[in-house]
Amino acid sequence: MIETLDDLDVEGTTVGVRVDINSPIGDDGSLADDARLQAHVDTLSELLDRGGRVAVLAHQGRPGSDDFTGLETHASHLADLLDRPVGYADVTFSDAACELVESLENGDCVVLENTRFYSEEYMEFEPERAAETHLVEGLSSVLDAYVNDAFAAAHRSQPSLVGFPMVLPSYAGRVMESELEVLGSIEETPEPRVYVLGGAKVSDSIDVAWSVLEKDLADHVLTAGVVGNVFLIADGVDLGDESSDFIYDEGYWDEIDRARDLLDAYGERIALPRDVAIDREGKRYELGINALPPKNDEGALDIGSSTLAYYERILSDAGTVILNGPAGVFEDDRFETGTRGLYEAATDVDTSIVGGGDTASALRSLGIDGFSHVSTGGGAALRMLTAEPLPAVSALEGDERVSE
Ligand SMILES: Nc1ncnc2c1ncn2[C@@H]1O[C@H](COP(=O)(O)OP(=O)(O)O)[C@@H](O)[C@H]1O
Ligand SMILES: O=C(OP(=O)(O)O)[C@H](O)COP(=O)(O)O
Repeated sequence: MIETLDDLDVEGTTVGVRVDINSPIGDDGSLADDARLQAHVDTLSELLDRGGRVAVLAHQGRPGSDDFTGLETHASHLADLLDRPVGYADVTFSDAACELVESLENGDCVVLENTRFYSEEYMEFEPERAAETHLVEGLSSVLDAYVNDAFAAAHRSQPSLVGFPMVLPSYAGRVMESELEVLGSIEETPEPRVYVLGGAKVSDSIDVAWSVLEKDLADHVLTAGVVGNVFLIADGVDLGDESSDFIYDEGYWDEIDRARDLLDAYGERIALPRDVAIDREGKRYELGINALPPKNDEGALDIGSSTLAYYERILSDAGTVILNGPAGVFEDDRFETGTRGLYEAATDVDTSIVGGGDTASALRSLGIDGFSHVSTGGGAALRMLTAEPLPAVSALEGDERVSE
C-alpha cells in the first residue's frame, strides 16, 4: 500500500521531494508555461507549513536538447508561487549540496540542481541498483524521508524516482495521490466511455486503444491528429505524400499495420476522421475523405468540420470521455479548430479526463477549462490508461521499500 503525506510526521523532518517541473522553456531561458510548478504548490506548501525541511529534486529537459537547463529560474518562480523564500543549489548530491540540506531549518525549502546533469540519472535501473547510485547514496545520508510527487515522470525507472524508496521511508505527494486515484479507477466511471486519441504519440495511442478495446473499457475510440492520419492510411485512404512522409519520418510506418489489425478486430468501435483540414495557399481548406489525396499533396493538419460534428454526436451520449493529444496542429490558429471543438464538447460530458503534457498546454493556450481531471502527465497517463505498472509507483508500494 502506498503511504501519503497523511502518514508522515513532518515537523522537523528533512524530506527529499521529487517533483516534475519539466516545462517548456522560451528562447530567453524563461519558463514558457508554469502549470507543472503550480501543480506541486499544494504538496510543497503542506510540507513547509507542517514544519518540514524540504529539498526539491527535479529534472528539466533531456541531455542535448535546447530545454536542458538548470533549475534556478524554476526555484525563483516557485518562491513566487509558494509566497516564501526558496533557495537554489547549483549542485545535487555533492558534499556542498548535502551540507546545504543539513543546514535547512523547519519550513525552509531549497531546489537542488537538475538531476539529469548527472549521467546516472538518465539511465534506467532496477530500484535496488538505483539505490546504489551516487545521487541516491549521497543525498539519502542527509534525508529522513522521501516524497514522490512526480507523477509525470513515474514511467521512468531513474534513480531519483525509484532508488530512494529502497533506503528511506517514502510517501506519495498530493499530485501523485490524486493522479493515481483518478487514472487508476477509470473502470468505475460512468458509461458509455469514449476515448479520444489524438496527438503524435502514435504507438502509445495504439497501445491504449488495444488495451481499452480488449478489456471492454471503451465503447468508442475516436481518432484524430497524427493518430487519426495513421488510421486513415490503415483504412486504405491515400493522404498524399506530405502526411505519409511525416509518418514515415517520425518512425510510425510500422504502426499502420497495427492500426489495420485493430480496425479488423474492433473496427465497429473505432471512429475515423471523415474529412481533414490542409494548408492551401496559406489558408485552412477542408477536404472530405473521398477528395483525398490533396491535389498538391498538402499535409492533413487537423480534423475537418464534418468529423467534428460526427465526434460531437458521439460525445453528446457519453458518460465519460478520456482525451489524449490534440486533434491537429493547435499551435497554428488555422488548425486549432478541431482541438477546440472536441475539447469544448468534452467539458459537457459527466466525467471528462484529460491526459498529456502538450494537451494540457493546448487547453491553457485555447482557454478551455471545466474538465473533471487534467493530468500532469503525458507518457505516464497513457501508460496508466493501459493498466501498465509505473516503475516509480511500484517502488513506492513495493515490498523492498523501507518503512518508517
Ligand atoms: N495532423 C497533425 N500533423 C502533425 N502534427 C500534429 C497533427 N495533429 C497534432 N499534431 C501535433 O501533435 C503534438 C502533440 O502531440 P502529443 O505529444 O502526442 O500530445 P501530448 O503531449 O498531449 O500527449 C502537437 O505539437 C501537435 O502540433
Ligand atoms: O514531460 C514529461 O513527460 P511527457 O512528455 O510524457 O509529458 C516528463 O517530465 C518525463 O520527461 P521525459 O519524457 O524526458 O522522461
